[in-house]
Amino acid sequence: MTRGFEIVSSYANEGLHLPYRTTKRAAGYDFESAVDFKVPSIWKLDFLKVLWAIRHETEVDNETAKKAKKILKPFLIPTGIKAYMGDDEVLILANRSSNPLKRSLVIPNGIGVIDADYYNNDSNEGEIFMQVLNFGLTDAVVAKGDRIGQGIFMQYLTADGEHKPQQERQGGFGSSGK
Ligand SMILES: O=c1ccn([C@H]2C[C@H](O)[C@@H](COP(=O)(O)OP(=O)(O)OP(=O)(O)O)O2)c(=O)[nH]1
Ligand SMILES: [Mg+2]
Repeated sequence: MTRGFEIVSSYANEGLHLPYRTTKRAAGYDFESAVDFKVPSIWKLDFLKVLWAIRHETEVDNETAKKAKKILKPFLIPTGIKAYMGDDEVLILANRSSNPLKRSLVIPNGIGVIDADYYNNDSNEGEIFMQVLNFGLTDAVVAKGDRIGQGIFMQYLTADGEHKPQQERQGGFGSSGK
């Protein structure tokens, strides 16, 4: 077993597809969404209230703050997929170039770095998620099975004389601390 993909156990009977390449020399394995979902447009925020608060150097009201938290927080698209690879390899999760054009979806973290030690971690089995924000004027609607991103396996290098980390990965998205 060199590198590859598996379906996360909680999705075993959901009819998911493993990531796949679509053309002969494609670098990226396309990932499908494991669920139907809708990402709200960031413009749904009441910007007049936000501007008023900024202008008057006060906080926005509770309802606006709650809405801002929901709308401006990136949506995590579940893929139901985990990836295994060599110890010196990484999976780079990139957006499809058609996503900003067709769906107004961007990855706020630029690219996703899927570490080799994320695979089968204790908290979520290594399920890969893709973070997205919708900068369009309307909600972005994605169906289960739509291709939403692409993963590229790469080798990574380490620096001379580094202090070798001893910590085991427990999860993702900030699990290693500040
Ligand atoms: O788009 C992404 C980015 C990351 N991850 C998972 C895999 C990765 O191995 C883990 C940690 O990612 P990263 O190191 O980029 O985030 P962090 O904020 O440093 O989290 P941690 O403290 O868990 O390392 O989260 C995803 O599923 N999708
Ligand atoms: Mg990290």
